[in-house]
Amino acid sequence: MAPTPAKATATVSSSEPPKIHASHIGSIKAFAEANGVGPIPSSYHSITEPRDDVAHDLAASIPVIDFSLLTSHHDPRRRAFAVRQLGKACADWGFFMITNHGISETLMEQVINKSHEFHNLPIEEKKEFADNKGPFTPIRHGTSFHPQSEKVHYWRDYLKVLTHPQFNFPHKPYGFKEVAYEYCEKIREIARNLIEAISESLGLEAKSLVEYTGFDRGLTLMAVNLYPACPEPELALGMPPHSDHGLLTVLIQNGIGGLQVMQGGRWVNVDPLPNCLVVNTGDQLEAVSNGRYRSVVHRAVLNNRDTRISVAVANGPELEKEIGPAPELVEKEEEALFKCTTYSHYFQIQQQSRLSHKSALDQIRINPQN
Ligand SMILES: O=C(O)CCC(=O)C(=O)O
Ligand SMILES: [Fe+2]
Repeated sequence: MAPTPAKATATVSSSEPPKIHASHIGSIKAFAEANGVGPIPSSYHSITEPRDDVAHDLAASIPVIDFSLLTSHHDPRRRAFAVRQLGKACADWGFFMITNHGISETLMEQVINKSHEFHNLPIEEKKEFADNKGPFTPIRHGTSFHPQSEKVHYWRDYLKVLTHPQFNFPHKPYGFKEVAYEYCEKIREIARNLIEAISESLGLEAKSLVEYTGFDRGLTLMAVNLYPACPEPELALGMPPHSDHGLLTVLIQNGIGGLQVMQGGRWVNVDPLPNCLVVNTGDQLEAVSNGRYRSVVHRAVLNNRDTRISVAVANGPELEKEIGPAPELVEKEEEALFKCTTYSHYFQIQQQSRLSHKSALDQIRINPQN
């Protein structure tokens, strides 16, 4: 939808800032540039309680996995150690950083720089990608999360691209497509190795989860997020607390913090190690592991100085496959905690609902009390 000037649609009351629907704003980047340090619209007030519950003491305990150990098949003892460490990270946090992953610093920088260039294109040039035809549209540009179903909006613009099993990508800015292709291929390979190791950590064959989820034909969604500096960061969020839909999401950012993960009911700031990849477990991993590896709830907070960019590559199962808890895990006496559903169905639910904690996963729980 073409953005209309914000002023024309604002409802102004004397006591509170205007309430403006995100679909009228069209791009929060453009809005923030025009709005300057003025109060933000009340429709972006998503924080209702003071932001005082950050567990600073836990930040240094975020697990770090040396990826080179996971691929050191010539040294089974060291690899087995890394597999156990990875299983523990999935069980205790659902979140970890990986070092020695083999992706060059240059490629990571190019991805971030081109992402910034994309968002810096004039609004007119991004119109062709406007997100108004549903979640299976290969290339979507929009703002907030899903303005049509939200009560409050989020201070974020996004580009979402389906990069696997078919590779799609915008043809601009120049060179972005090539960089994104190389990056997404490498991320898929890393995610595949992680899923093999995760499979082993659950006591299954290495190939078991890759085969069961049809990972080699799986869906990959690259989300290129831009969070402009926000004059009232204590009132708004870039993304609400949520879990991701796929198996594993791999994230990089432009050196500006903002990601928080939930651990033991408290928020933990993520301050990634230099050049590492940040990984979080998604809902499909919770379902296939029958609840052993829970998807992690996370959110993006804002600041009033810098534009933040993050690139999250979500790696999921094959779209048309019926998936639920892995059969080897539930064939003994263990009770299945999740219904089987196609990932296609699940992805649709998650992308079109109001994003909130684990609301999509809750829809496929067999016993919602769990
Ligand atoms: O920007 C971030 O750090 C979080 C992004 C995110 O959660 C997502 O794209 O699903
Ligand atoms: Fe996320």
